[in-house]
Amino acid sequence: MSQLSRGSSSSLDETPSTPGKFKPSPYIHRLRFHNLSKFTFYSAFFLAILCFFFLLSPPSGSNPRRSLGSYGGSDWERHVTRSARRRSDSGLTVLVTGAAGFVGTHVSMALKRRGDGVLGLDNFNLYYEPTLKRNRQKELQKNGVFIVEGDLNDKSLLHKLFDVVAFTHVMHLAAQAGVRYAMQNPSSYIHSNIAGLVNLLEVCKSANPQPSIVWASSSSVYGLNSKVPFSEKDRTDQPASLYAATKKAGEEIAHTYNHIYGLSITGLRFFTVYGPWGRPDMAYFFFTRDILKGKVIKIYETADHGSVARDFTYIDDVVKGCLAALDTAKKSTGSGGKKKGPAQFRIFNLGNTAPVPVSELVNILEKLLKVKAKRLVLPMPRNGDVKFTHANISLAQRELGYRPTTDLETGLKKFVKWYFNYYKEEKKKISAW
Ligand SMILES: O=C(O)[C@H]1O[C@H](OP(=O)(O)OP(=O)(O)OC[C@H]2O[C@@H](n3ccc(=O)[nH]c3=O)[C@H](O)[C@@H]2O)[C@H](O)[C@@H](O)[C@H]1O
Repeated sequence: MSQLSRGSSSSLDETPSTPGKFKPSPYIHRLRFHNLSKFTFYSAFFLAILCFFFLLSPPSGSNPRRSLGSYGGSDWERHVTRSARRRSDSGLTVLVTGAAGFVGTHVSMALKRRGDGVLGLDNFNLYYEPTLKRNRQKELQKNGVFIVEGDLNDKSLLHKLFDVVAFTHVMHLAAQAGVRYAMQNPSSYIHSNIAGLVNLLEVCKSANPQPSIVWASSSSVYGLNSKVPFSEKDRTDQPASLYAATKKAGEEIAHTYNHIYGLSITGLRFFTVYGPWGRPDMAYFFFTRDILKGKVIKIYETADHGSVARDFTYIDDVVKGCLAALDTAKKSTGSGGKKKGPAQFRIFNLGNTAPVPVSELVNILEKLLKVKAKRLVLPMPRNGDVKFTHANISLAQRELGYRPTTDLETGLKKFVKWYFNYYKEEKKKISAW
């Protein structure tokens, strides 16, 4: 029992008469006056401590880490312009959305390495391990790439970025990924993949000069198609997940902005991209973790006990495809929100052209990890998955010079090496705390 109720005339007196209201007892009034001077003293003391720490802290703009969550101010602009500065006039100036994501990090790094100006944008959402995104950000920061923390739907932020930097290109990789998660959180797909895309295109269309846009679509747009390999000319009107539907919608939205405003737009259909710094929500990643922990992994099969297969594509191959798409993108033709002439519109498959059954992926992981997997074979749930993917890449080969060179075993070997290093370092950090 508390001091207060012990001294009160009746416990009922303390019961609020209406929710949210508290009826004070006479004892409380006495207490208030008795403690008033004490209260004043402690408040003043507390305020003095706050002022002391406030005066000691450096101005917010002087520390780049502090300014990541907000924008504006001369220091913030300095970080933005420095990051977006290209080494030579022939280089590109690229805004990379989703820069703390898997593909975004690799593409940003590759662009920076060859001398292009790169500015990242990422909302650091909590879809998977935020530490992984922060560590990718640190890697980029070490290499001179600054990531502005913000959402695609923040129009004033996007306008501000275009005011500060004359981007020649936008590499739009920010998205709500994952085919199965769409059943749990459908609105996140609409927020990022539809509303966010439209917002970005709105800002790009009115930028002067308009940038050329390259963006991530997905192999999932082929949905329930059974004709393989998937060609860009094939129908894409049978999506099996909301994720796929939003990517398909994105392709149509992109076409509209190309048609009306003269934006040069290239869509890249990625096929199950994997590799170091990858996404923990993807099967190859969490299979690795679960096999090492001795946990059961679920392997899906088709209703007739056939294997489910994916055209797994290694990150370095995809990065080459992204850079080639940026390099071959023609200029947008509009200005001031008005189209001046027809603009380039392209869609390419970026796959590996060598589908591998998921059971084989597990065989390779067992070999590399030297641990036997505990397999549970289950019928593929109807939650967005498709039975197989297989890219026809002849168009990308012809137009982009795209030639994937990494087979699944070679790519997984690099992933596993990274995985062990990365989590060894993370463990060290945790135990040092
Ligand atoms: O190409 C794309 O556009 C998409 O690729 C990726 O989707 P998917 O190809 O479905 O990859 P991923 O989830 O790793 O499942 C791989 C395989 O493991 C099977 N799988 C999966 C989980 C499980 O528990 N068991 C299982 O057998 C499963 O049936 C599947 O056959 C991206 O996540 C997506 O964001 C998008 O980019």
